[in-house]
Amino acid sequence: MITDQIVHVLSQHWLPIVVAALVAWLVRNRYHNGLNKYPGPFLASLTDWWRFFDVYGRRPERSHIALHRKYGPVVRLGPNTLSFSDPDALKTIYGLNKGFIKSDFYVVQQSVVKGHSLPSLFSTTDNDFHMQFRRCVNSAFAMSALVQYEPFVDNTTKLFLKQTERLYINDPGACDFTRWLQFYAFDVIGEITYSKRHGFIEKNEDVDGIVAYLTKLFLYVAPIGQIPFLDRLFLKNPIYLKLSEWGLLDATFPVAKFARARMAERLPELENGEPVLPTSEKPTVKSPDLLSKFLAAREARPDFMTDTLVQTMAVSMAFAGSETTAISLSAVFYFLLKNPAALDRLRREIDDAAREGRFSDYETGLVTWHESQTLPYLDMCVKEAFRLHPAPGLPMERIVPAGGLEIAGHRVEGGTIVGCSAWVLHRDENIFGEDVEAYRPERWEVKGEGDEARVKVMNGTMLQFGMGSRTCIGKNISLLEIYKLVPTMLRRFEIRFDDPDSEWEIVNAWFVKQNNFITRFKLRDIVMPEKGVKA
Ligand code: HEM
Repeated sequence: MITDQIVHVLSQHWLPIVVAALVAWLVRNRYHNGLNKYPGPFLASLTDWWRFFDVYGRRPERSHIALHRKYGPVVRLGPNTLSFSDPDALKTIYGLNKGFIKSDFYVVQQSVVKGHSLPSLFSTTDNDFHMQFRRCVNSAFAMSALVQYEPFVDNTTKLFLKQTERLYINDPGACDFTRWLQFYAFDVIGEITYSKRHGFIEKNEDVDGIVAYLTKLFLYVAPIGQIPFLDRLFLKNPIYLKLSEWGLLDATFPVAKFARARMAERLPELENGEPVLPTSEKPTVKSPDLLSKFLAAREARPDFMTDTLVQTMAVSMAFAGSETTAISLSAVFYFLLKNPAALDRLRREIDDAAREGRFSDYETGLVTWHESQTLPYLDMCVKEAFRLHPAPGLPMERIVPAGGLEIAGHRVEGGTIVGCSAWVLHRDENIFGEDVEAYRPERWEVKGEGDEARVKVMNGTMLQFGMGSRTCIGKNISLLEIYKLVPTMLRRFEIRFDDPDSEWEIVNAWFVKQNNFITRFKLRDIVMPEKGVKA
């Protein structure tokens, strides 16, 4: 009887009931967790669709910068989301042992294997799992391990130089430089991880559509990650998951296929019980690439480090390490070309070093990591590019632990999503000076009194690699690539814009990619040492 009456009332008055429920939901959102005290766009306080569409517009970093300039250090970006621009917030949100976990934005970035989401080191939201995982693989990324990877980078770099000459000098045409650098970054990571390149540079093509796949994936992840529930309707919907579980659907990421093939080549040796550590008596790999180190971790911790985790780790290298490195390399070259005074000064520094005989290679122009570390202006140019164009383009979201906490002087309830954006922090005039929009490497120069302390504060505010326990594990590898490739290219080539008046186009799909950065190359005579080359 009562049911009949309810159905009757609902069918008669469904419209006002829906409107009332909607209004109640919006009011609840607006006052959720007491966040109504924080300023921000009114619509953002009512629904996450505001930030969905902001990110869908592909330039959310611009709105985040503008919002913080308008509203101050805390901006409400959603009913349950706050963005902080106060550097003091960094220590709390990303600090070690503070209990913050990554938000569901990262769950959207998990791939699906056999019907289940597969958390990676990058995308896991479980701090205990993360801690164990990171401990297993950490040593593979230590600064001391860099020396072992340098020959891999050298191999790919020499090929890159040769192909740049073949494709863009012998057969002069314009080069889509961001794409070309992306090919480079993919092949370096392939070589460091598996001792085998994917073949992007050789073929000058997007092998297996890997770049196109990643681009599409990030274009999906960025907006959907603002309302992670939507992922359950699209890529992780129950039908799709079941089909994947039953093996009727194989949506394996092309990089994962490559990883599986490389693991299959190594695993038979493992099954014979031979150790994989390069230091072991019978090494099964010639030089210690990342895969050999992950497999060694599997030997050391078989209870935790399963084959699946080894593969996940190998795949993450391409997923997290290629686009980000290519973006950063593009930024360094782009800003140098746009700022001829900086380019001249850097070139002088490199040519002087060459004249003084400080490089070991006068044939190909290759610069070693060690040599690159003696070029202070190069360091300033790279840092300034990281500042002005950091690869991560959205706030790195974390969930406040239960019980709540004070963040930069503001009490925030547990469960609230909080984050800082590198694009906002890197444009803090109190820290970087009034001309934050200018590319001025000299701001990193330590010349007079007080400079050291000022630069230290600037360094402490840089967020391009994230911060704290979830900071980028591949930072040293990417620095190895960047600090070697930039001076090497400048020794070998004159690089100029195809059209000096054109600007690049920016697409912020979580990582902030550049399009329309078209260059031309001219071969340069390598500057020789004044005292001649040592035999
Ligand atoms: C310039 C190049 C790079 C940039 C700008 C960059 C940026 C970042 C950022 C911002 C994070 C933290 C994300 C967050 O907290 O939300 C991160 C994490 C990570 N990065 Fe990088 N990355 C770069 C290169 C690399 C490379 C070369 C690799 C692999 C060889 C790599 C692998 C990873 C992994 C596995 C994580 C997750 C670490 C963890 O949670 O413990 N990255 N990266």
